[in-house]
Amino acid sequence: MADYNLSSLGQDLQLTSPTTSEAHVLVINTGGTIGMTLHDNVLAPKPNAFVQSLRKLPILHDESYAICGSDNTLVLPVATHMLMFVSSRMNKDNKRIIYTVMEYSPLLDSSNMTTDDWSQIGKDIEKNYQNFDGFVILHGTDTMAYTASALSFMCEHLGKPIILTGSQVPIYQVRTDGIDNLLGALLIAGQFVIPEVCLYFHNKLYRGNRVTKVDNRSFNAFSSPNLAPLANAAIDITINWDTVLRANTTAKFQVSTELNSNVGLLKLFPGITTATVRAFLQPPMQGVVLETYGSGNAPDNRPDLLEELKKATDAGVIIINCTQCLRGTVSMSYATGKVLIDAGVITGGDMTSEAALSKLCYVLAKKELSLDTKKKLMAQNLRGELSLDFADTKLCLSDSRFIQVIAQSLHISCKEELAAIRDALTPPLACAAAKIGDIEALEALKEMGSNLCLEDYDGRTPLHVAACEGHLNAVNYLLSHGATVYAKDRYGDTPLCNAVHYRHRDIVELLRQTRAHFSQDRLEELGRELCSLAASGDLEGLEIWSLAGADLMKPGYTGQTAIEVVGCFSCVIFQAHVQQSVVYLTSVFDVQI
Ligand SMILES: NC(=O)C[C@H](N)C(=O)O
Repeated sequence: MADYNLSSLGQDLQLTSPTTSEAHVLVINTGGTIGMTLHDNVLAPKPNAFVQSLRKLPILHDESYAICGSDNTLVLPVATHMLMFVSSRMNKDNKRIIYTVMEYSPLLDSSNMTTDDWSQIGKDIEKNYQNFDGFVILHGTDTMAYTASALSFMCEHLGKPIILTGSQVPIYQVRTDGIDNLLGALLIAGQFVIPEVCLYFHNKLYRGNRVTKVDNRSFNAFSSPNLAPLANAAIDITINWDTVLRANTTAKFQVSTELNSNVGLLKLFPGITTATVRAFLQPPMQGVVLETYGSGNAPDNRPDLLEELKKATDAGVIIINCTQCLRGTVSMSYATGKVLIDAGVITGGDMTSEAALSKLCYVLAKKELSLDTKKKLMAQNLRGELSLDFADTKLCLSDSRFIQVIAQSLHISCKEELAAIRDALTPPLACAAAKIGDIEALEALKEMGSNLCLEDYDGRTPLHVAACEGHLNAVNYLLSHGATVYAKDRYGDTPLCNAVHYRHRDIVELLRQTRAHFSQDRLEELGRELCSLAASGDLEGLEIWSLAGADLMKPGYTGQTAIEVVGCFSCVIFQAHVQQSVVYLTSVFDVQI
């Protein structure tokens, strides 16, 4: 992909009336049917046409709200999502979604995609990560499952939603599925902190590395055979939070854009010749997904064929065993499966071939890792692409004594009601534990299967509370157990805003490590705050705001920056504390006031 055109990034939007809550979503249009038009009776992408069409669709753009946003920036009408988010949890009903479309040139039918295109998308997400709350990737359906899988591995320590979508019928046509798919993807990307690479299609949000395209005539084109959807969009959008992956590290988000293309996909069929297998496994081949029969079986009466596989694995080729079946897992229950283990083939469990192949591209590109470590990674669950042993994954809800006692007193026993009680009780209990920094209590809630990201009635999460109270250990614990640094309460405040407000320097540092940042809609306010700190000579305040990533050159509402404010004050009322600010700012920016 040569380049893209995006005129709006970096430009400030001029909006008629500022709302307290806005979400910014970057839409990367790579091509696909959604934006195609008919030429000579066949569908092909048409450059620079998509945004113009969106502008004419009132359901996808509120012209009256944006006075002079740039050409590529559109606003979703609020009424649309108010209707759709009647009673779902963890939503922000009044959030206005502002989305900016970055169009690639050339636009591609996804059959033309290569690993270079995956890298390009990854680079663009990384470059724009800080400026947006979520990302929507418009993509052709044919290879969407591959790109979704690849991005899931490439995006390391992801904290924001990345949602791929597209359509079966172009958005310009009357009976299109493009509007619903784009709208659903935008609403979810803008309103829910689902830190995963997902695929949204036909009212369902799937984990990206679990899907496969199963139908080229239906609007219901994708299936996630081994994992239930992460969300269903009906009258309400219901998020299956128990399935959504949660962050478990304080490491920074980064995209690994190096990919190894010496990989292949080999499907067994009765009578496949040894010569075919041998030819396929020749250098430069480094990684192969072997699509086997049933629960991972291959002929065990073909020593010639097995010998070729063994020779390749001995020579360092990583071969992963994935089943040809749509649903189910590779299990070594047959002699015909065990022979593959003896040949050095690694079990791919219930991974889709798309996930296994793109995982090979990602893992094989890690030059710093030994072959042994690469093999281990291939067998491990990295991004939820592989089911763990169900026996020891999650504690059953009914195992919790606490929930049992409450359930008994309320005379309820069904699983859904138990889950509802747990979700209703978690936020106040977890926030109370976070307030006093009680990690044991947080741990107990976690073991109960509680989601420590759930918000209370004010949209406040345990991480907000721990950040306010200055409990560094609790913040650390929460970040390692699924809390998101991007949660916004009803006032639009993130845990970072809270830590800055209460001047907890160590917590600001920790949150910044995970790439927490001030959100785009608070930048103006930030300039004002910095000016007022500068005017009052509040050195500690300026330092902590700057530590949190505030740009001290950002102007306040008068148009002056903190530095200029200090300049004025130092002439008129020369005070010792103002002078302190002068010294601080001049040392930070090396400017003369
Ligand atoms: N529905 C689609 O988007 C199919 C198209 N050929 C593509 O993958 O780009």
